[in-house]
Amino acid sequence: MATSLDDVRRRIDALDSQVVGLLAQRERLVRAAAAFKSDEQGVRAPARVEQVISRVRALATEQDASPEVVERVYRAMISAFIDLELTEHHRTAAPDND
Ligand SMILES: C=C(O[C@@H]1C=C(C(=O)O)C=C[C@H]1O)C(=O)O
Repeated sequence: MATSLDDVRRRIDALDSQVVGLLAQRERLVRAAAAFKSDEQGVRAPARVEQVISRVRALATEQDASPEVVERVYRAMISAFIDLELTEHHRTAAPDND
């Protein structure tokens, strides 16, 4: 049980250290995914995005989190990762590809 705002914020800071560590691992995998894709539509993979969203919404419900908040966080995160992956894809793709 949190006893003060400072206490709550210390706990949030501790969790953020873990969250950023997990984001770093996720980023490496997203960069790796770019190598298997041949075009921009493949990078965006909208069907896969919807699959991820529906899975994390279900996980949120199981873990007593708000599915709406989790969905919004994931959509924002995936959008940023798609931008990163597009940059990675353009960097590594053949010049006539795309
Ligand atoms: C990592 C991928 O590429 C993109 C990023 C995704 C993600 O961050 O989960 C999901 C689909 C794609 O928009 C993938 O296709 O799996």
